[in-house]
Amino acid sequence: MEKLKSMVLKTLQLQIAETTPHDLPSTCSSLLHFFLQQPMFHQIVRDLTDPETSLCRKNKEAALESKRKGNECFSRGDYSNALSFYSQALRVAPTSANDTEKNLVAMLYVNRASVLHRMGLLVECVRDCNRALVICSSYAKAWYRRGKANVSLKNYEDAVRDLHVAMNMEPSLTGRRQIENELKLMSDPHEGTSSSLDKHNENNLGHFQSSVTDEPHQIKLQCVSSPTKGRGMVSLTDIPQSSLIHAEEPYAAIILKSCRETHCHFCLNELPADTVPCPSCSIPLYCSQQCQEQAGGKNTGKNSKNYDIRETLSDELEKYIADITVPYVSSPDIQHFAEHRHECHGVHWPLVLPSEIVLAGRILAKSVGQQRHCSYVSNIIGNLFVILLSQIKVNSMAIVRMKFPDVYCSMDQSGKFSQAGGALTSNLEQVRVGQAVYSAGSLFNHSCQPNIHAYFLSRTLYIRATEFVVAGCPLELSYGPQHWQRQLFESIMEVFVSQVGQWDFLDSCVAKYEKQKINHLVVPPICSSETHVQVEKPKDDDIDKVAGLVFEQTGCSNQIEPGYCLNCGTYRDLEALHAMANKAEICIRGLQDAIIANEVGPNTLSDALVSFDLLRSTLHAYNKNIAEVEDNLAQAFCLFGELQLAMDHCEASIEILEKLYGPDHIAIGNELVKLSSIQLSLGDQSAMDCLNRVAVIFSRYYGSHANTIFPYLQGLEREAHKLVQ
Ligand SMILES: C[S@@+](CC[C@H](N)C(=O)[O-])C[C@H]1O[C@@H](n2cnc3c(N)ncnc32)[C@H](O)[C@@H]1O
Repeated sequence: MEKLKSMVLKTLQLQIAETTPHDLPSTCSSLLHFFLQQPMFHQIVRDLTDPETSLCRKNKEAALESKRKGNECFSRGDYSNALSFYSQALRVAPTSANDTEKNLVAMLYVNRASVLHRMGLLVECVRDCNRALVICSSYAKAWYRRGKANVSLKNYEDAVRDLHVAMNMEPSLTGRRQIENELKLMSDPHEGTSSSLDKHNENNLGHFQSSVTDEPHQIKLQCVSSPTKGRGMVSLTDIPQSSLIHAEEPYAAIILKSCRETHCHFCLNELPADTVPCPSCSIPLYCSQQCQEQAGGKNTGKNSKNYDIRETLSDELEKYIADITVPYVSSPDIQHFAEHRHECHGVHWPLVLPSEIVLAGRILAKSVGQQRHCSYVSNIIGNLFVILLSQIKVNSMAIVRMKFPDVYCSMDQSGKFSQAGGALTSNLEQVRVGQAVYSAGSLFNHSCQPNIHAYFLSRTLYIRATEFVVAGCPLELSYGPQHWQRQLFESIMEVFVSQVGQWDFLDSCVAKYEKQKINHLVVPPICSSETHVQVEKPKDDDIDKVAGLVFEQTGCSNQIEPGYCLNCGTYRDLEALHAMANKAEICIRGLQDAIIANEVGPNTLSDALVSFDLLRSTLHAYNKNIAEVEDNLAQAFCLFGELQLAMDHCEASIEILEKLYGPDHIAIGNELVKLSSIQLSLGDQSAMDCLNRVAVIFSRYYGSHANTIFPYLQGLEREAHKLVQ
């Protein structure tokens, strides 16, 4: 890459350095034109797209080695490691490879199904059996394992059918005897024979979640332009509070590096135990076949009636087999994005290129695909080089998930809360999982007083009004935690994707946004906390205005030197105070790190308490930092089992947030979840009132999606009801 960079002519380098969004297309073309004349450029593109030399190709030997290790773990009862070895083997096994005359991938699915069965993950086990049977419909072991899992699931009708088919296809006498015994055990009349599990049961996962019905209200949005913010969205009608005003799939999306092993590479939900790999390369993992197909394009999997039966089966059983072994076909209304397909033709791009470049590649691939160009891989990679070398970045939005960390509280499979860290407390945390480009969603501007709220289900962006919005009023969100990346080179959107135009980066927004981030650090002109005046740093005209107001109210003279208290005239050394606040904040950061690592020692906590006192004497009483430290202390005291103290700090944090944002802000909702769980642990019945408040706030911000996003709230409510009864 460096060699390639050094070849670029000085004049061209200068031109690139001085490029503006306006002349970007011509600069890009000149750079591409230059590269196309360089044999080295063609060689690099060839290397990168050659499946034989690629880093992410399938590897039968590696798959066999992982399978062997998986078998070893399985035989000594180490199921969790067996699961990861089989999953790893599945990731690298070529789809056509055989092992002892059986398809390797099918064998691995059956082995993994056995592990999942032992681990009590029955639905996952059935799904893996199905996957094996789609590849090899006469695989007796897969039918047998499916039957056993269906027995455990009390799906007796299916279990009997599975075992009959297994019996019919099992070549060995001992195997048949074993199945016969199993069938005999089953011959007792069973109550409530449940109907079949959905054949693939794929739809229970992944992207399906995003289709939860909550139709956008009959709202007509319009894109308008303003001189200060550029394009923005307004509604042509009045919007009631909590209405869903927008739902959109990303134009392109990419998983964050940190989530590659834990989240589905397509829908970005957490991965189940039975991960589905890409059939062509060894990198992505999906939560279901539906997601795998959507990311990679249609599966070419085919299956014919190739099973070897010993006796004729009834028509009913024949149909049963056919239903289960037919390759997964997604419903026609499911869109195939094929956003990964172009990447696994050679080196898996996310392994070698920065995320924003891979995202740019996905935009390119989609846009080229929409123009029906067939052989586009090297075109794209060529263009990507241009993007990379020109340091172009893609304007995108961070996809976040609400996480409920196990350290504080975890729900077991029966939906009951189990205690962790000595206390039953819960803590909501927003975690970034992906980066995506939304064509229409990107037209909503930022405001420090937002009237809409954005969130995600899978990879779908939802936007909801958080208050009644009058027709014609701008619809604006807080860029907050999922703010738009700022150092973006917007024109890429215009060059390659026609429907997304150019974004203007107006300094006023940036300044506002930066200001919002500054934590109202107080330059304390008054030393008593009741009369503190809150001003922003850096000093600007606002300080004069605020000071003017205070002088007016207190009747003070405004002939006062900096650093003197407006109330009593005491001098305070602002620089020393700053230094002290910084030192205290460093110590508090130590506590925050210890909380994340779940390793809060008594010294860390007592040091943090001393620093907290210092901070309180320096910062304004309603400073956001103080609220955050109160929250940290609540968490730390929870870990120590000091629940009463934890509750006091949690309430103090809420009190500050209420002053800053008002009583119904989402930040308060999140904090109330924590407070309610501490109250529950203390057997305090006010948990119910707290949860009622949470319900009101969450339905305002998430509408009917609140339960999907926060499933554990129902568990908390159940516990609270028990207390009240
Ligand atoms: C996601 S885009 C929003 C749509 C954009 N206004 C446009 O014309 O395409 C983000 C960009 O919009 C502008 N913007 C958003 N909110 C703003 C605000 N409150 N003040 C000024 N500019 C803003 C900034 O240029 C920002 O980089």
